[in-house]
Amino acid sequence: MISLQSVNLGYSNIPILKNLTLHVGKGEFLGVIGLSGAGKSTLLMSIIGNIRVLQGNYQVFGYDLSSISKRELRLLRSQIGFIFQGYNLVNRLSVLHNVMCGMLKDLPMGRSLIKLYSGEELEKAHEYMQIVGIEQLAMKRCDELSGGQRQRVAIARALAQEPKVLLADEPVAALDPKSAVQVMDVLRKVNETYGVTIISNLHHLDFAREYCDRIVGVASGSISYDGSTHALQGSTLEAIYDNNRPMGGEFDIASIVDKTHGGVQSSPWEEERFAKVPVAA
Ligand SMILES: Nc1ncnc2c1ncn2[C@@H]1O[C@H](COP(=O)(O)OP(=O)(O)OP(=O)(O)O)[C@@H](O)[C@H]1O
Repeated sequence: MISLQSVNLGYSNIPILKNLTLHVGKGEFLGVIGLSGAGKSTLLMSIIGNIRVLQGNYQVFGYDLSSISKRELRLLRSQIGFIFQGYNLVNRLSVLHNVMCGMLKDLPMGRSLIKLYSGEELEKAHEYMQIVGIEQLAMKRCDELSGGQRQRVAIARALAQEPKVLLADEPVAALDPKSAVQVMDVLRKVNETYGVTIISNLHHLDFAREYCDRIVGVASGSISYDGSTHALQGSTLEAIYDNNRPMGGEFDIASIVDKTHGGVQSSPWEEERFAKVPVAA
């Protein structure tokens, strides 16, 4: 489904990620972890053809990203849902309208969208709202929702696109611990119910462990770990989170995994983020 062989990716011909070899199959729930600036977002954005392939072979759904045409790129992107930390919703529209926008992205916003959809499409929208647990909010404006509710709307809207792959760029980084768990539960449900491949950047190590089948660790411009969540400990973690320090030095991995944040374990840099980001109601 997604296949990278010795790929270099970068901005303006300067490689940011080098010699990447990665294969992602249907139905996987893949977590991408690494320090801030390691290149996690760059990797995610590359899957929708937003990053220059400087070297190597990069295939998504059989399209070669080095030679993909504009039309093919549109087709490829129509099969990939993307959710961000910042939700990216139309705030003045209702939850239902936002979800519908995922189905027919080109509709003019000024008109009453409901009338333009078939009963079948409305049923689908309700199914997606139900699966993410927001059907009771269908007629609420998005700017009246909490952060966690907005993120679930964003997931329902992405589902309305009927994607093969859902990319999530730090989907819970801006959320309080309880909402974060709800959103991660929804992603798991989507993965299990529809078999949608999920690739999510996660700052939260315990979420990566709890929800993902497989972890990719990005460090120093390359993939330093690709494997199961079980082996993700000790020196493996050190290699991902502190590549500059000698192995077995004074670096205390416990400081990453054992700090608690409202009952949910979090990393030091994550706590910094939580401190800066207003907690959703
Ligand atoms: N548009 C851009 N032009 C040039 N360099 C960029 C651009 N976007 C990101 N970079 C650089 O690419 C590197 C990787 O950035 P990226 O955002 O992928 O990291 P990240 O691991 O997702 O970080 P974070 O966890 O903070 O979101 C960084 O050094 C960043 O400065």
